Amino acid sequence: MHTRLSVNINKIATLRNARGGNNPNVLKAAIDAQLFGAEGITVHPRPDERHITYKDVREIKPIITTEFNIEGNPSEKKFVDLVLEVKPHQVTLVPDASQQLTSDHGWDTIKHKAFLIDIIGTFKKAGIRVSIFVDPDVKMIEAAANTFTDRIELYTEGYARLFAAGHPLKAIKPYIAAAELANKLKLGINAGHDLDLHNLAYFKKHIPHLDEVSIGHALICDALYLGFENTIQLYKRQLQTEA
Ligand SMILES: CC(=O)[C@@H](O)[C@H](O)COP(=O)(O)O
Ligand SMILES: NCC(=O)COP(=O)(O)O
Repeated sequence: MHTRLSVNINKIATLRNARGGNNPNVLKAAIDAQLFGAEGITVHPRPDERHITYKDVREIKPIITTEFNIEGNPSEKKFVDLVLEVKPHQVTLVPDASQQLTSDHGWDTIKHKAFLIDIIGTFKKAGIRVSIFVDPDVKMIEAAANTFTDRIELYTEGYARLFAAGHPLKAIKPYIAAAELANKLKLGINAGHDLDLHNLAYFKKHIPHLDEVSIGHALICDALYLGFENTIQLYKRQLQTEA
């Protein structure tokens, strides 16, 4: 099964914001990433706009030739309004608190079932595919199916940490079970967070029915040494291994 690579360009915006100018140009990066082989562009406009701004999101939409995935916490009305205005191909709902350094947990799909059903219905009515960020916990995935989400996104920091510590089997096990259950429940399967050139091929080889990975931090760091086009091609090559 083909797995799409969606390039998260948050960190291009981090570098641009460091000087308050327009270098590197985030729009150019989105255009070029797609020319270099990215099959999607992911952005995560956080409430403090520490990297991707709401203005960036509006400017990126018209140059999308692949798929546009906007991540964020739908508890923020401003975020919901932006997504309904921009109408990306996909919105990925992430339960981050505003001051969090980065995303570090998935939804409690049992506790927040009613909220998720409501907000997912709003986005789906607008014709936007919905993915929700979840830990590889079968109880959370079972409950995710009851929210009518189109997809789940498996939060892969736990996998990346154990893989880096030299325990690939222990790292991948919960994700295989999660993916098999999600597929049985007719949920699409995305994955992301801390995936990189070392751990991606093993993940792709063992995870069935993987629709998309969204990768940002490690990919942009690699691009500083290996070049943006070459790096995107290297990441896509890791996804050519079959589960
Ligand atoms: C949801 C997720 O795991 C990442 O896409 C997240 O958007 C990364 O956010 P930062 O780039 O702000 O660390
Ligand atoms: N949803 C994951 C994502 O978009 C990028 O996460 P990371 O590669 O920056 O950790």
